Amino acid sequence: MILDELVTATHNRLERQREKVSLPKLKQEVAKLNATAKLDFLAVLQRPGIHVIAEVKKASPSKGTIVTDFPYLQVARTYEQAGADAISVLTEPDYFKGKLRYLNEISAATSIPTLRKDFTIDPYMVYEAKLNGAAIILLIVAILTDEQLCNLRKLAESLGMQAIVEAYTETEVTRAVRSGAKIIGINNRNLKNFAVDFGHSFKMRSLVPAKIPVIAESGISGPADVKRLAQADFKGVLVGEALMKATNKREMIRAFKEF
Ligand SMILES: O=C(O)c1ccccc1NCC(=O)[C@H](O)[C@H](O)COP(=O)(O)O
Repeated sequence: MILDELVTATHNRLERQREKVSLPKLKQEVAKLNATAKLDFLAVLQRPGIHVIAEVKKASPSKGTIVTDFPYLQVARTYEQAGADAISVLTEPDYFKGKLRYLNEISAATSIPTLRKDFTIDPYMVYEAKLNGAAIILLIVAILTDEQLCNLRKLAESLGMQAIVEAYTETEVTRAVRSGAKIIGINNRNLKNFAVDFGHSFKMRSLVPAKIPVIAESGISGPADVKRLAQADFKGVLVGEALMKATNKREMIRAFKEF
């Protein structure tokens, strides 16, 4: 099953990385960071309207290579100029052809919050996210225990970042709420079989109390989808493939933001 494979690959990569840079050493590097102004994505989500997290993604397990030409910095700058509220950067290398370096460079080249989009399973990865400029991390309920969910989110917050806690099933949404998540993402993609159902997030929305902002993720293909989500009280959308393939990314983001 792909999710298990992704998590195993992440564990293996993490072990190799720890041998190169120990956790204490990584923490020291993070402690040396200049205290720059915090990019507060939660505050952004509390403004009126629907907010766009535009994703920089070269490939995915379900789609294979999405784009062959991948000028990631130019894409990120275009997203920011077009009015995106945050940029999601895939850093998983084996299945998404992502790199931490992309996150690092994009965070330095733009001034909106960046999300480390990865399969975060360990505090080490939260420190890496911080060191490479992320303002947000993703925590996937399906691959974490309740204790990990809570501890990793609190660690991110203690480092001045925020966590989007991603859920798919009813049980996962309930666990996300119970864990104290301040931002919840409802995925339209079933990570067990890749099936995407745009209607899925609407069915799950009411499980989240109104005070917690909810982001709809995956399978969002155009402004009409975003309008429906805004009307259903979603505060944000995470859009990857549609934007990566769009010939006019600027126009697509502008159209998303009209609602
Ligand atoms: O996209 C996949 O194939 C995939 C497989 C297994 C785990 C995660 C996967 N995708 C990550 C995402 O959820 C998307 O990058 C993100 O939500 C944007 O989705 P889309 O707009 O459909 O590209």
